[in-house]
Amino acid sequence: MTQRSIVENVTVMDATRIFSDAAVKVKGKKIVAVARSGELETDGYERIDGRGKILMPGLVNTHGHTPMTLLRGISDDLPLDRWLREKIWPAEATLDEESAAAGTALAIVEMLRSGTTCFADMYHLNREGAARITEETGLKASLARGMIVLGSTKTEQKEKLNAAVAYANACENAPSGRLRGAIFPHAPYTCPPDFLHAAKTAADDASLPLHIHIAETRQEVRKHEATYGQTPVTHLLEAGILAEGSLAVHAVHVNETDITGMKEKGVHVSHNPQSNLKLGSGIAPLPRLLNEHIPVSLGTDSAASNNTLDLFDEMRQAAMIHKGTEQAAEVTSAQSVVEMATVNGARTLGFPGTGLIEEGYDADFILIDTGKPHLIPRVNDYGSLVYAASGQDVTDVFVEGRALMRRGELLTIDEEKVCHEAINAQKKWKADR
Ligand SMILES: CSC[C@H]1O[C@@H](n2cnc3c(O)ncnc32)[C@H](O)[C@@H]1O
Ligand SMILES: [Zn+2]
Repeated sequence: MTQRSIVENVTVMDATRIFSDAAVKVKGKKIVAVARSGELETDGYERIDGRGKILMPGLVNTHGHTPMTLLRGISDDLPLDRWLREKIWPAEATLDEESAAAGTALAIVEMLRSGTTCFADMYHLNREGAARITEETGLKASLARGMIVLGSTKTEQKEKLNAAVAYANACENAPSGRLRGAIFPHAPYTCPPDFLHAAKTAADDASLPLHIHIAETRQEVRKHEATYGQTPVTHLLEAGILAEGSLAVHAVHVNETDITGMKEKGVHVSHNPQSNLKLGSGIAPLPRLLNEHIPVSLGTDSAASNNTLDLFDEMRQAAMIHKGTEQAAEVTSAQSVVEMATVNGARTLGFPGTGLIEEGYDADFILIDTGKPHLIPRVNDYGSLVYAASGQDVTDVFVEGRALMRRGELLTIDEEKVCHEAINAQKKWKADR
């Protein structure tokens, strides 16, 4: 049966406007009207009272690794290189499909609870499982089978790339239409140029976007320059590997040439401030990227380097840290950060029909309870949302008109079971290591 609902007496907020005492009418998967409350015909529609709530687009997380939620806390105070080589890679070598699946389920519960309706997920384990659970829980996602080819033979490299393309194609063709696929070579320091070329060619042949971790630390950039005579970003831009629609994840240590090149070539950036801070990697030049109108969105990265998947945390970091580094409070507005966390992310991940609360857009939205002490008084809702709210203030989540969370209760996944299984999977994994 076609879903029909109308949220009334609500404050609608998206990257373009705040509209108080509004009503949003949903028919099937779409928003069919946004108007002043009381102006819309309600016959035959389930009426949802949005009094005291903000209705905004679901948040979009453009970078993460869901299975790593099981590795939360295993390495908290190391820089990226040591974090990966001494702790994470040895730990990942002992993760199996079952524990990865438990991590993915836990990540989905955490993201859903905190208002994320669309996310990117790249990993080498639990790929079919990640696609299945995303379909079942009703979320949207861009999924990728990540590739690290350090030490792999040419034959193994080909196999990894073929598997990544097959997986991304399967996601693109998933029955719900809510999945996208991406080709994700891990980084320039784990994938040599000839492999990156092959990955980009394969991505183009299959009309898939290429995502890559890049320019995350100063050490990465220095080593790349010493080996190839160029920064990783300029090198990959000139080689045609980073191109229109590619996603540069991190882009912390980028110079003016890198930034101009990314702008000219139409490269998108996933800004992951919390992970970059925690790993001591640095701070991406967000104000410069925004000045150049590079499409920037927000990512949490994994729970092993963040340590939460709550995009409200990420919004606050993105809004705050650049004011400090630039000593200029106006460089990041709360409204521009909402734009990054919603419509920019949706477009970057290949979902142009979501991210705004407008007629014709997918009915992907969340409700936020503004009756909490830290959100009173209501003066500037963009500011309240970015500087004061957290994922715990999200009460309801809808994707394509379907309720995935109502009044704080998850409807499409058994939260208690997922948490219990994650605890057990982590214990078993630890005992077996
Ligand atoms: C090939 S699977 C994904 C691979 O990426 C690693 N990873 C997670 N977060 C980061 C990051 O911020 N920079 C670089 N690599 C990262 C993860 O541990 C897996 O090995
Ligand atoms: Zn990452």
